[in-house]
Amino acid sequence: MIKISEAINIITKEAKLLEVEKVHILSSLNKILAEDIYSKDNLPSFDKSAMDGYAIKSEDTKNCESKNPVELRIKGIIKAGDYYEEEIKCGEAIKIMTGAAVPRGANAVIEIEKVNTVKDKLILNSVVKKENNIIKMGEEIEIGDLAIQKGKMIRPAEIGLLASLGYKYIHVYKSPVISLIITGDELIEIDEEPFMGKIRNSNEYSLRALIDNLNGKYISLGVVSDDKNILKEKIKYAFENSDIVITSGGASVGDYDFIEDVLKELGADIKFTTISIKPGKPVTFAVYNEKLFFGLPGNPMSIITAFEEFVVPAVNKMMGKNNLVKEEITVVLADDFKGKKGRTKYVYADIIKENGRYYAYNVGSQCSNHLITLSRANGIVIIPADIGSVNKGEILNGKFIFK
Ligand SMILES: Nc1nc2c(c(=O)[nH]1)N[C@H]1C(S)=C(S)[C@@H](COP(=O)(O)OP(=O)(O)OC[C@H]3O[C@@H](n4cnc5c(N)ncnc54)[C@H](O)[C@@H]3O)O[C@H]1N2
Ligand code: MOO
Repeated sequence: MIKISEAINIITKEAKLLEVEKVHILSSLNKILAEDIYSKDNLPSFDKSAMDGYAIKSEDTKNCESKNPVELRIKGIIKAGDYYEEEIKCGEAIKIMTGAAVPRGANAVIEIEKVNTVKDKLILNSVVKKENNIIKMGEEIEIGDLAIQKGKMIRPAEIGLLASLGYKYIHVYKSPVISLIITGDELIEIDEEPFMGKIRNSNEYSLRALIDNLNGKYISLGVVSDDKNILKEKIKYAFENSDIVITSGGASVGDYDFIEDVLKELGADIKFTTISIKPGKPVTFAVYNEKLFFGLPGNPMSIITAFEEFVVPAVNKMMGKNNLVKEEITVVLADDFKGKKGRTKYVYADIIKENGRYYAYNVGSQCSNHLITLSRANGIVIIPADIGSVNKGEILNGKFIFK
């Protein structure tokens, strides 16, 4: 049985950066940019008004004050998208809408609510500084400037920025294709009624959602009965058609737990078979032709824990992400938590911020079969292997889940 950190080190050493692909910007969310993006334009490409108001010459307001107001003649109106050909001369103003191009000759915009008008006369009561409310051409970014650096994760803001710079397609690192093989003769479909000894196949759904959360792709190879030869064929096919192979169940020491045997027969390099973590101990990690294999435990809570803790860092590395593991936080226990010494315990809890500190509340049974506990939790309290139960008031590390 190896430590959690040791397992993550072995896994991330084996996970290799995937190839680059060209995708539409809308398909790039949460992916890592594989090229530097330079601006092909000045943003904005013209001096534009930041406010609804009047474009004027600042010098016309030089000695302006309430006792000495200035009157300008309003020549017309410019809305966003229009271009006003004429030059503004001394004594003139033009009504301008937010986002419209400031006409030649004008060098300031005064907001509508700060002026008075009488017919076509604009009355000003104070000095308007040069460049007031004008967004200068190239102020945001200039032609040739680096807009987004290679290695950055694409978020909605980057997608908007790429669109404003005229990029429709970009190069990102590929997401791994993950094959899912679910084992267990006890499994039925989710729309079937459970009868004696049978349960619904929830792991398939948890796994697909976990992969969706990572922007990964999956191939679902269905439920395989507890038959070694069928399992071997499925795993072989999965290795040939994906970057990562995940099996659910059959990971422990039962009479029908064949995963390790099958991997040995295929000639895969088994790196480890158990990790000192509860839930999630029986995790088999192997490598075959640079493809990664994770044999995850069948217990519904264990499989999610093992995926988040061990599969996610591998996927992050393959997609080019910098932060492979989740950040830990300090939590104050708001309740007692039971636990046995031996393995590092990931106790699911509700973590709430109160007065600047995180407090962890007990949300119920930590039995690896009880998915309901996980659904009541938003985080984990980490109880070290050499500690058993812990009490209210104690301070431990923790982390949020699915973020
Ligand atoms: N003698 C020992 N027995 C067990 C040990 C051990 O060290 N010695 N380890 C236990 C631990 S820890 C875990 S975790 C489980 C893992 O077992 P398997 O990976 O072999 O999983 P199964 O036995 O197939 O199933 C466990 C449990 O989960 C349910 N299950 C399985 N697949 C699904 C699915 N697709 N959807 C929903 N639920 C599923 C299954 O019915 C079982 O209840 O082993 C312990 N045993
Ligand atoms: O380690 Mo098992 O994963 O208790 O549930």
